Amino acid sequence: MEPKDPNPTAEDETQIVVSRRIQRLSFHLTPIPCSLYDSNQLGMVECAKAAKLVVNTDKLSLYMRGKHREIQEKVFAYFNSRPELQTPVEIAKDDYRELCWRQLLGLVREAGIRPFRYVADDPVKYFAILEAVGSVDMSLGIKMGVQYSLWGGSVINLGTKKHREKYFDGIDNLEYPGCFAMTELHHGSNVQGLQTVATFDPVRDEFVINTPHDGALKWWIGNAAVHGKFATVFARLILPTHDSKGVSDMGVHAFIVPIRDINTHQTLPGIEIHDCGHKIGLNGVDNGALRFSSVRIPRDNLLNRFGDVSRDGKYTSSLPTINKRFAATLGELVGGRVGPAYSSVAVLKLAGTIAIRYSLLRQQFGPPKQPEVSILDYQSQQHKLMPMLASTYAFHFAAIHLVEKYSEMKKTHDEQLVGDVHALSAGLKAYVTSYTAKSLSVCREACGGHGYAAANRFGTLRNDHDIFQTFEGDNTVLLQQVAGDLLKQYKEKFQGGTLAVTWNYLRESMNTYLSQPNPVTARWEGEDHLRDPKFQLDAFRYRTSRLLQSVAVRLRKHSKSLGSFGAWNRCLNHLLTLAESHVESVILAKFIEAVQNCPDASSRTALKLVCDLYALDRIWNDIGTYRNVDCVAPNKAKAIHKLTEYLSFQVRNIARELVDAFDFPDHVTRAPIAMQSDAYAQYTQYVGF
Ligand SMILES: Cc1cc2nc3c(=O)[nH]c(=O)nc-3n(C[C@H](O)[C@H](O)[C@H](O)COP(=O)(O)OP(=O)(O)OC[C@H]3O[C@@H](n4cnc5c(N)ncnc54)[C@H](O)[C@@H]3O)c2cc1C
Repeated sequence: MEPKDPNPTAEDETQIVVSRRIQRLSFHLTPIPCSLYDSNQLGMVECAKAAKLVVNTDKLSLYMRGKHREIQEKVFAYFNSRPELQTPVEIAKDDYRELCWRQLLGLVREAGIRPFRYVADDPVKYFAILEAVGSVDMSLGIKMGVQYSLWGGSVINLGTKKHREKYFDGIDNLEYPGCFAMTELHHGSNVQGLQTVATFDPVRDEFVINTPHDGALKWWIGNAAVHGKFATVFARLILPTHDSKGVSDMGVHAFIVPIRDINTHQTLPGIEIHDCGHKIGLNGVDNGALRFSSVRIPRDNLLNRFGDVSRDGKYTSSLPTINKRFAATLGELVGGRVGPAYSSVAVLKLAGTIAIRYSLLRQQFGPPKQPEVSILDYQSQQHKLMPMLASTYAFHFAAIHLVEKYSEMKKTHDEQLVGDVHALSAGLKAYVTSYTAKSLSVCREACGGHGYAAANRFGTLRNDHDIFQTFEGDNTVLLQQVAGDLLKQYKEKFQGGTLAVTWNYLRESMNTYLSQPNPVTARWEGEDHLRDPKFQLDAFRYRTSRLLQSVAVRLRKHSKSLGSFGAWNRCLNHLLTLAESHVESVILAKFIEAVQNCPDASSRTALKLVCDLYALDRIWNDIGTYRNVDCVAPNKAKAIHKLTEYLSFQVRNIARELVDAFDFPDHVTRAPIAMQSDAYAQYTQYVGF
C-alpha cells in the first residue's frame, strides 16, 4: 500500500522506499495482456475471458441516456418507418436539400416531434432530440439547429413578448422557415466588425437595412439559399442625431427581416440571394449569401430585449455600454454552441461504434497454427481505439453537464451562471469538436480499405463534422475566450474576489498547487495510487494551475514592451494549452462524478475502468509537461505508460458492451461493416452479390 500521509517526512523515506519497491514488484506481477506470439501465455481468447468484466449493457445504457431515451427512440423509430426518407449514399446537392427539408417536415408534422417548444422550456430534451436527429443525418441535425436554435433561438432570446407571440407558432410548425444571418464576407469571428447597417427612419417609423459594400454581404447563411422566408439579420443600428455627425452608431443589433414572400416564396424586393454552392460536407443544408438594398422593416422588427428605439428615435437600454449589450446578446446565443458540442459527441459515438464493431469482427493473422485473431486484439489497434472510446464516455458526461447547466441558466437567469456557461460551452465545443475531427480519420484508418467505402460512413461523418470546428465560433478563438476567463478569475482570486462556480477548483488548487510538488509523491507508482481519482484530478489541476500562473507572468512581462494585444499574441500557444488543460480538468471531474453516482455496481466498475484509462492516457499524452513541472518522476511516467496499455487491454475486453450501451440501432449506424449480425453478408449484399 502507498503511505497515506500526503506530506511524508524524511524519516518515513526508508519505509516508503521499501514499500514502493514491493509495490512496483507486485505491479509487474499484475496480469498483463497476453502477447500474441508468446506460446507460454494463455491463448488470446482464454486470456480475454479471464480478465473480462461482466457489463449489463441495458443498465449502463439507461444510466447514460437517462430520461430522454424515449424521445430519441421516437426519432429513430420514425425514420425507420420511412425508409424513403433515409439519405442515400450518393445524392446530388439539390436533391439532398429537398430530402433534408422533407425529413424535417416529416419529423415535425408527421411524427409530431416539436423541438421548438423545448428550446426555451426544456433544453435538455431539445438537445436530446438534436443528438438523435443528427445521428440519423448530420445535415438534418444542422438544418434543425438553424431553424430552432439559431433562427428560433434568436427570436425568443433576443426578442420580447411581442416577437414570441407573433412568430412562435410559425417557427414551431415550419411555416416560417428562417435563417440566422450574422457572418459576412469580410467578418466571421470578429462579430463586432460587422458592416451591414440598419438605419432608423423616424418619418416612416421603420429601419432601413443596407449592405454598404460587398465585404458586408451576408455569407454562409444556412436555410437562405432555398427554404428560408425570414432572417435574423445582425446589423449596426444607426440613429439620426441632431449633432454635427448627424448619426450615431449604437453597435450590432438583431432584426427580423422577411426575405421571401410567405405565400409565393418569391424573393422580396431589395433582397438578392445567391447560393454558396457545393460544400465539402453538409450538402443537405442550403447555405446562401444575401445583399440588402434599402430593405424597409417595421420598428417592431428590432429584437429589443437588450436595447430599444422609441417612436421618436430615442435609444433605451438597461445596459450602459455597447460592449455590455454586445456581450449580453452573444450570451443569449450560447445555446447555438451547446448544440455542436453535444452533437459532436454523438458523431464520435457513431464512428467509434462502427470502428470497434468492425475491429471485433475483422480477423487478420494469428499465432502459428492457430486461428486468426481479431484486429482489436492487436495492441496497436487498442491504442488507436480504446483511449478514444474512453474519451467518448468522458465527453458524454461532460456534455450532459453542459446541457444541464445551460438549462439551469435558462431557468434562473443567474448572472454568474451565464458567465460560467459561456466559458464552459466555448471550451467544450472547441475541445470536443477538435478531438472528434481527428478521431474520424483514426477510425477510418482503423478499418482499413473497407473503412474507405462510402457506405461505411466515415467519409460523410468526417466531411459533415469537419466544420463543427469552425461554426458557432472558431475553436482557436473560443479557446482564447476560455483562457481569458481563467486569467480574469486568477486576477480576481488575488484581489479577494469570487470565483466562477465552474472554476471552483482553482480556489483550492491555486494555493496548494503553486507550491513545489512533493518529490516523494512524484515518484509513487503503485496501481492503487495511479488509479486514485484524487491523484488523477490533482495532476490535471496542478498542470492547469502552473500553466495559468506561468502565462500570467509572461503576459505581464511582455505587455510592457508589446502592449496587451502584442503580449497576448506572443503567448497565444501557451494560452491555448492552458485552455485545453482546463477543459480536460473539467471533463475528468465530471467523469469521476458520473462514476461515483452510477447506481449499478457492474456499470460503475466498467465506468471506473474507462475513466482511469481516460485520465492516465491524457497524462501520458502530455507527460512532457508533467515531467517539466516535476509532478511525475521518470519511474512514475513509465508506470503510467504501462498501466495505460494494460487498461486499454481491459477496456478492449468490454468494448462491445461499451459501444452497445450507446444504443444506436442498425438502421441509424447504417454502415454494413458495423451491423450487429452478418456484417460481412450485409456488406456483400450492399455491393450486389
Ligand atoms: C457550412 C457553414 C455554415 C455556416 N452557417 C452559418 C449561419 O447559418 N449563419 C452565420 O451567421 N454564419 C454561418 N457560418 C459562418 C461561420 O459561423 C463562420 O465561418 C465562423 O464564425 C468563422 O468565421 P470565418 O469563417 O470568418 O473565419 P475567420 O474568423 O476568418 O478565421 C479564419 C482562421 O483565422 C483564425 N483566427 C481568426 N481570428 C483569430 C484570432 N483572434 N486569434 C487566432 N486565430 C484567429 C481562425 O482560427 C481560423 O483558423 C457558416 C459557415 C459554414 C462554413
